[in-house]
Amino acid sequence: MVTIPVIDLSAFTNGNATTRQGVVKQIYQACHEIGFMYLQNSEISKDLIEQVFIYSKSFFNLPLEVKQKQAWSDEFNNTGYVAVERERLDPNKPGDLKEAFNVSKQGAVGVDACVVAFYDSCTQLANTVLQTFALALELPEDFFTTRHSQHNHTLRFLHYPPLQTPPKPAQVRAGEHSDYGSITLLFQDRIGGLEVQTTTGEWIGAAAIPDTVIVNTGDLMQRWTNNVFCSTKHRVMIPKDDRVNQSRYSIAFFCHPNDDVEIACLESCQKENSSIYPPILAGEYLLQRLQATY
Ligand SMILES: O=C(O)CCC(=O)C(=O)O
Ligand SMILES: [Fe+2]
Repeated sequence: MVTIPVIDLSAFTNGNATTRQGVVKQIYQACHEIGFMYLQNSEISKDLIEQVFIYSKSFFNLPLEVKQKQAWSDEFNNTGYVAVERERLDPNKPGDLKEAFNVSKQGAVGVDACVVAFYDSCTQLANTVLQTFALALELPEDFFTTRHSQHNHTLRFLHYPPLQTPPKPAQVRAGEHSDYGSITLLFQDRIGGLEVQTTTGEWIGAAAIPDTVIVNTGDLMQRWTNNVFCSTKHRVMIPKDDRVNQSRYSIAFFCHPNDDVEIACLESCQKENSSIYPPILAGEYLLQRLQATY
């Protein structure tokens, strides 16, 4: 059975040529086989992660009218508050039982100092991961980081409230979907419910592992790599026990290349010279996907 691997990133960041190559290989395999991994020793401070979760709880505790003053308004901005059931990650299902708050790099400054620091730490970790991706795909180490230099990333706070009433048929906390961008970093509390679909169609749990960060590849990376790296479907289910009465919090950091980067099949990913997807600009692609979600 395929499992989500746990990879020690310090063997890359502080290692020698051999251990670095070992990490690159493990990451290649994770992206190729399942599109998800847990990273240990990410160098994001534990205290900072705790602080942003506290920030998130205090934000979602605000009265709805206050949160709605910062409502998400359009896909061009893609920032602000999204109320419970407003979004359907799976368009065939009722609205998701979650609320969200999206922050961009510029927006983080107006929020809270810990959010700015966290945004920067996530950017740094994403850059390290993107370096391993480049090496795994036989590209110069800075191939992806130079194409993510504008830090077009979205930091998203998520709250899955306790269920007061029974869910609608087929309603879940987050419907099955794959992420749109290049990579996603994901931080979650201990409540659970995240599931990942393997290539055989089976759903496996992705429980929180203390002191790790989940990294998954998004659709744009799948496109760029001609399906060599997979963008895997995932979802958040409603707990079947009394955790249904508890809030679940998670934080996602969605990474996007610069808008003007052309996403065309990478040379090392051309199987018998055939590219599965036509080239598209990263900015255009993201806009299309966001327009389809709201
Ligand atoms: O809350 C989670 O654990 C996952 C959220 C997610 O997949 C997303 O927002 O794209
Ligand atoms: Fe996701």
